[in-house]
Amino acid sequence: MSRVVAENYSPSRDSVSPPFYTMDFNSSHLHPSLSASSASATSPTLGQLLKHVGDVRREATGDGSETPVHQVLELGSTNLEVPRSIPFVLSFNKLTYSVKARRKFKFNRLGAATDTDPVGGGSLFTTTKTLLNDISGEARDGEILAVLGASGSGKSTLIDALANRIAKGSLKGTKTLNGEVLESRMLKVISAYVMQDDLLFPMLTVEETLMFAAEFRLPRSLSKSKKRLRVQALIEQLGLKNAAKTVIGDEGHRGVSGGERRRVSIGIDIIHDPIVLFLDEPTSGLDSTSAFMVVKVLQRIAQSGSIVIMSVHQPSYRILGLLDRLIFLSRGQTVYSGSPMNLPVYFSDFGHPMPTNENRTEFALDLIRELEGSPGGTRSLVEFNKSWQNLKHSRNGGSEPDRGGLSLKEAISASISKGKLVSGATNNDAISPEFNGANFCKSSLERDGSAVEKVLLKFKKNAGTVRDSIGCCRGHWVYLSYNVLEA
Ligand SMILES: Nc1ncnc2c1ncn2[C@@H]1O[C@H](COP(=O)(O)OP(=O)(O)OP(=O)(O)O)[C@@H](O)[C@H]1O
Repeated sequence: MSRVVAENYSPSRDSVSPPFYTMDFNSSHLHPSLSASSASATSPTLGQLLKHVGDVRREATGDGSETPVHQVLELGSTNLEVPRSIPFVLSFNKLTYSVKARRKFKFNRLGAATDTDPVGGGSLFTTTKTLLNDISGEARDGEILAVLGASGSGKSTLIDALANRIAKGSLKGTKTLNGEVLESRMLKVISAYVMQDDLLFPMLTVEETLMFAAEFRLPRSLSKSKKRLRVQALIEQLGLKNAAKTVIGDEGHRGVSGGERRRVSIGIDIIHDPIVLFLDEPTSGLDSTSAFMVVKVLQRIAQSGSIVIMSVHQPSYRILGLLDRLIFLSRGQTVYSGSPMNLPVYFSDFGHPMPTNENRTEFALDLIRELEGSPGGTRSLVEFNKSWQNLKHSRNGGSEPDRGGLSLKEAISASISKGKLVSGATNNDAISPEFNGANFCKSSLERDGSAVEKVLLKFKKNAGTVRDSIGCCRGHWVYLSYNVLEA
């Protein structure tokens, strides 16, 4: 994943609505004992961490009261007949995202400057770089949509664009959920974003880590026993039963495997059972078996009624079998959009039949790379994809799922009644009455993120006597560490 900051590029793509995981609490903010290399030495226990959750919330409000754990969004009518399954379709249409970048000049032998990008817009010294160009598609609940492409093709940018992590105004195009424009506030409430790497406390077990996430992120009104139930259900869903009592570990202490660790990170983010889940390269750095198990978990999450959208570099044959829809990108443009099954016929119609037994994604990526290096680039494939999409659309007539006449808010309410966004349990007992129907809980993420920030500042002021540290884990997740080193 590459990140180049252009002149009109905000410090983070999330400048619109900075979730706290983007607060870069680099190691200088953290007590040395919490840095990746030495965290295990003084990693706090679960008991210590939980004890201080309440303290931080109280500290953050400044008036001694506890910070509310969740926000409530009014959804209107509560008297809903809950359908057996509520379909969700996230559609995006003509997403286009450009940034200004410095114009590069080359000097010839005579010392005259030539522009290396004469076609780009912009001024004398800047050029406009289009990172996403006219990207359309859709993702449905129960399915995994995977974004593929070579390094730098725009996969992360597309995931960011869909997850509202791009500065407002610079992204053109539309995003709808069940045909209704998707407000960023709504998306924030119903979705989760899993980053590539997470910082976890090495001395906590898998179960303790998830329990702390439940304590921190689920509504306070949900009893401990229900939170425990949610954690157990999650452990099952993540395929972590055998590792539940194993510590996370680090370089110095053996702990869970890389794949298990990745699943724990996902678990932290989905503790509230989001309707839409975004993941940026969840399989990167994993061996093929671990990568397969991670995607298998994602399939289970999708099948529990979520939309899963992920980027992936080069999925194995087995992983490909778990993906429902693919978007191949080349330099920010779509070169294929459809099911993995249609890849052979697509490329055959394009005049490049796939040899049997060839890995489909490898073949596609190789051909795309070859075209990128050719004089016309991938233009012919981009155009071919457009006509292929039109043909597909005219044949299928753009089939819409039956939403039982529910508006988006009603569909979300109905989902919550079935356990989404609160406890994740499908059993209604697990939902506290205040969350039934009309309201839904927003994760305490941002609120607690800023709470942690405030407390951190306060602690910094008192650094002379006490060195307290707060560790912020990337990926929707906060741990508090309370280490009194020099009393
Ligand atoms: N703010 C920016 N200004 C200029 N160029 C940018 C900016 N952000 C990203 N890019 C460029 O956009 C392209 C797409 O980046 P992106 O991170 O989406 O690629 P990717 O497909 O996810 O790559 P990888 O697989 O390596 O993670 C890259 O060429 C990158 O250098």
